[in-house]
Amino acid sequence: MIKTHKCSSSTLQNILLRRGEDRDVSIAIPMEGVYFSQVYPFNRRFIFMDDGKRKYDIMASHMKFDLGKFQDLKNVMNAGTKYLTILRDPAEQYESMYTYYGYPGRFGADLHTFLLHPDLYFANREQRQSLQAGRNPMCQDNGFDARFVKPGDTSAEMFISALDKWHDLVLIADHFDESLILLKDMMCWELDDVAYLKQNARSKDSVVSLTGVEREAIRRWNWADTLLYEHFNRTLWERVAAYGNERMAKDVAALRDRNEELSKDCVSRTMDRSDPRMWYPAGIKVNSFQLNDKAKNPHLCSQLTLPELKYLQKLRSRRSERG
Ligand SMILES: Nc1ncnc2c1ncn2[C@@H]1O[C@H](COP(=O)(O)OS(=O)(=O)O)[C@@H](OP(=O)(O)O)[C@H]1O
Repeated sequence: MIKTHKCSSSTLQNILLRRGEDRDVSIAIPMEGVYFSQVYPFNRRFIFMDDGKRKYDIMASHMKFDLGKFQDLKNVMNAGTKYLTILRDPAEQYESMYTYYGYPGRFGADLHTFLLHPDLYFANREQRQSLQAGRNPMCQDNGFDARFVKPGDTSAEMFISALDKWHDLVLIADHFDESLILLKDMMCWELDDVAYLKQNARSKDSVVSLTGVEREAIRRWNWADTLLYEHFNRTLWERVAAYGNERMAKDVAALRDRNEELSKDCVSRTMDRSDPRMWYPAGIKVNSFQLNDKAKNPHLCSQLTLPELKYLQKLRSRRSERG
């Protein structure tokens, strides 16, 4: 999975890591933290305890990805691997990026002010080496740096069609449940494999609320992300239609019921700060879950309530023990 920032990718990652852990297949995990590398393009030397030959079944952590080098990534994965990514409405995604990653400090403007003259703030402050892109971040996560590409440039469409070819499924966070049912169907999984608790959600008072005009301004500013999102939102709904609308509605309802049941069973408390298992950006509250010790589904519940940092640490320990 190409892990896109602020697109519900941690929730999707939790689903994939769980599956990998339970089936005891090989999972490529970063050496430390949550990134293979934020600075250098993906290379297998960033994989924890890699021996240079091993093939992996699951990879689901952030990386600096270059679409032109997709083949390098494929070379470390086992044959038959399915390739995924996830996108989100650029208005929601960009607000989340801007707030979570401290862009007010980076651009010297809060989001409302920035949106009045984004090109001005961007031109003054954006640096070549920035870790998360200040423009078209979902394109960058998927291997196309469109920060300095002129709006309307045809390279964006070429990128989108290349991505369409490489990926087996592009999920949409705004239609996460429908996306997960398609994933379950593609992978021949059971309902519990795609059940989830929403990971990494900010609490409401850490979200900047935007007007319709501001949301449109975000879409214009992130023009390539908007093209990308619109393309894959359309293909998602084409796949839903092929799956069958009634069948999809029934399966989504079953998934939502199961999620609710698991949430009641698994969670004793939701926290939005001071959870030692979490990393919080300055001043931002992010939800996490305390495990109910008496849960009826203790194994699944412990996985569902494990934040990303801890889950990766757990997998590293397991890998170290095995040598
Ligand atoms: N199921 C589901 N449906 C819709 N949206 C969801 C879901 N799960 C997580 N989220 C939202 O995704 C945001 C976190 O994204 P990521 O996990 O990709 O963030 S990160 O880049 O890994 O830090 C974060 O967005 P914000 O709350 O707006 O910041 C989450 O609320």
